[in-house]
Amino acid sequence: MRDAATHKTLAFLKMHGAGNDFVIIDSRGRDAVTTPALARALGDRHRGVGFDQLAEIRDGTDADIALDFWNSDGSRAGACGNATRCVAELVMGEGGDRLTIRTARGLLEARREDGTLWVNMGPPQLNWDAIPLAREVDPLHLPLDGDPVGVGMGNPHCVVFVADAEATDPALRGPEVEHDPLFPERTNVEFAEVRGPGEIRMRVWERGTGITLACGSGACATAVAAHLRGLTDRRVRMELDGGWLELDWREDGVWMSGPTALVFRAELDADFPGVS
Ligand SMILES: N[C@@H](CCC[C@H](N)C(=O)O)C(=O)O
Repeated sequence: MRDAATHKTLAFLKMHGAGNDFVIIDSRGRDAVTTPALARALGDRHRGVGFDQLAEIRDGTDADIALDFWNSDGSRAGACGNATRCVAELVMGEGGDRLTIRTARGLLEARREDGTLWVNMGPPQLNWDAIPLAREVDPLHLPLDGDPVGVGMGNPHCVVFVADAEATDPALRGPEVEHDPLFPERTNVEFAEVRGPGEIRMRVWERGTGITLACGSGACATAVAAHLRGLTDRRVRMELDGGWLELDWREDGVWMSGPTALVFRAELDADFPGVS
């Protein structure tokens, strides 16, 4: 028989935002628990729970909360737009119409406007060394096949414009671009078809995870790249494999809104690798 006092389980939630799915661990009021080994074990869709990213909520010293992001290969992500929207929905459900969030990318803000939750993902990083790129080249015209655009959103993105996103398989070119030496920290890769000045269809290959149904920071980067190329307005609707996001590049950063869902709450057993 197990001793309930020493058999410590780990509570978590499963959420998704437009099909981009997350395990969320709430570590407010205690030390962080996530390690690369726990992220890899939990991220295994057969032996663990499975997720595109793991988000751990921590106490914010200069913000309402702090957030850390992990990919399913155990690597860290500096930004995760859809997980930020999910966590904001969750925490703002405890009360309040505004939330400040400290992330590796900087101080972010979530706000409810006319009932819709928007998150400011911050200003895009447009200098080659901030993205980061390995050498000084024009981020608006990267020296790669397809003349893509490099944009940083706290994590690196390479936006490739294509004629037909439906006919583009991100797994064919994504891994090669993710590991191109031009990106010293690897990169996320977006394949974007501009349908008009206010609408984009985008598919994504995520660094450290692979194909996902949506990528919020990738959607921000794509909206910025399309506007800088003169293809779209500052505000666009974007269709991803898992749903629609709305992006609005304002003075103070790229704001994003879209669907979120709480799937379940559960506990990991103490015997799960990395729990105790
Ligand atoms: N799905 C996320 C982005 C995840 C981070 C990415 N894989 C990275 O390593 O930068 C989003 O919604 O932004």
